[in-house]
Amino acid sequence: MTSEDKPVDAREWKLEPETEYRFELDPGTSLAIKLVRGYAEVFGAELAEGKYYIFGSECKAAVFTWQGCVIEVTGHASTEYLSEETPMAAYANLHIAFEQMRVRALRTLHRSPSYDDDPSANTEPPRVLILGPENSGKTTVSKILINYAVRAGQGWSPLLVNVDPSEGGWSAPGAISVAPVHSPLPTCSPANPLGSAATSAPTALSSNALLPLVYWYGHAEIKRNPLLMDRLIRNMGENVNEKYDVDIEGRMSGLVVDTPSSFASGPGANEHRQKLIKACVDAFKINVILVVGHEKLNVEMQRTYGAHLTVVKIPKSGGVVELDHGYRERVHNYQLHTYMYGQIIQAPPGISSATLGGEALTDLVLSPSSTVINFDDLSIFRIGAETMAPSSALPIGAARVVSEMQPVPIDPAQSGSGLLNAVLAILAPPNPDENERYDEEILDLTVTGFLIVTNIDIPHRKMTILAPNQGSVVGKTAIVGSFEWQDQ
Ligand SMILES: Nc1ncnc2c1ncn2[C@@H]1O[C@H](COP(=O)(O)OP(=O)(O)OP(=O)(O)O)[C@@H](O)[C@H]1O
Repeated sequence: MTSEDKPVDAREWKLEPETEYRFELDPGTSLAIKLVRGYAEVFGAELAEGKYYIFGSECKAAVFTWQGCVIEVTGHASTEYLSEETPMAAYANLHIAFEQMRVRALRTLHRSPSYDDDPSANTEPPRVLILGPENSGKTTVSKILINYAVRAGQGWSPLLVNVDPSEGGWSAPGAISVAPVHSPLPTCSPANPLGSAATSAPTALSSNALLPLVYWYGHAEIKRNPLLMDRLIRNMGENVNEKYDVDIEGRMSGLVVDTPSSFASGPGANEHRQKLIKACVDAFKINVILVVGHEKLNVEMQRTYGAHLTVVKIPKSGGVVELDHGYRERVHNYQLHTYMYGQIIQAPPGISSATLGGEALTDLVLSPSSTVINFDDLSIFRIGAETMAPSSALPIGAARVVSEMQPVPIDPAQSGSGLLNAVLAILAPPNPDENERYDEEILDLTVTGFLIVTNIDIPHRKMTILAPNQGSVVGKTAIVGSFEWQDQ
């Protein structure tokens, strides 16, 4: 593009070294950012010079520069400013420490210790758990650390584990997931906070798409069913360890676990919180806990885990935006829309050859298919009863009628089944060996995709489902949670 093609409302920002340009977008608006000169990155992912990056769906983010740069910004941001105070130097120091751990671990694996290696030093790669209260920037820190590892040029593919079901990660809200990251994760929209995954994206993306392993929890809030969350975390850990058993070199890249804020604080949930942190520490063999800007939690973690693993308090960025309940609900809608239709963000006026997080805009459009199926084609379950009193609210000695972990079959023919507009997770097939089956097996199966029930025709025993692909669901098992979505 020549300078004459510059969009009318384009404005240039000059960033001094170690500063960042922060922005927040309103619903329905988008922003295009082009690096004119110098070096810049968005949460650790480098921007290429001269290319437009589009941000939308109420994205809030920052362009940071180590060396200084000039960026051109087009479109309307509801808030935009430069900040000289960032925690990036602290985050970079952490990255350097983790990089040393990876290199040392790999050298030990290859039995080629360096002369300056301390024989008593830890020879494990970094397996990092990130904890912090709401809006402390946990996901952002996870992304920065992962992106720096990927950019180190050593061929690392660290695992990013997302156990925050309210966030959606690579799939749909309500899910938790893990994926090895091979190239930096872009930021362009909260609908895809961790970049695009291959499960719903078109094949054009497969070159740099991620193949996440997904489990379905089904709710945004941990307190809905902490026992289930505990089990899913442990299942995921087992899966990761099995992968590591066969990919010993891959293990050296380490992993980062991003957690929900309810692990850090929350009224009355102390016991669950402790148990779930412990579940993560055990499942992923955590050796470093990072606490983002929370003194009390840092002290608590030091006390509980300090003797066996490293606990570090890290600063919170002043740029992290407080996200309210309404915003989070809108993001869940953006995520489900993106899951079905792909990433569609209109570039600001005047931007044509735009790219979105490195992908051409047209590559990210999907067309979901609507199919009519018989009630009997799909077995649908809910985990635990819908209206469940907490154990503490039951009379002393009373047992639950339905356990929190019991898969309860749902009959779509029953009015009030709660299936209309519900998000259903389709599960991987059970063990083909009948002898290996067990009652609660569906709690342990991974997710292969999601669909929405858009119509229920009780007289004809049929329902309409919307899914991003046309694969048949006949004979499959699905789980419903508490997420609903309507195409608007
Ligand atoms: N330096 C920054 N400048 C501008 N926006 C930022 C910055 N750092 C983080 N944000 C934005 O602030 C929001 C909250 O950050 P993030 O999601 O990392 O926090 P979190 O602690 O993981 O949140 P949650 O409460 O959902 O667990 C996100 O939209 C993120 O993109």
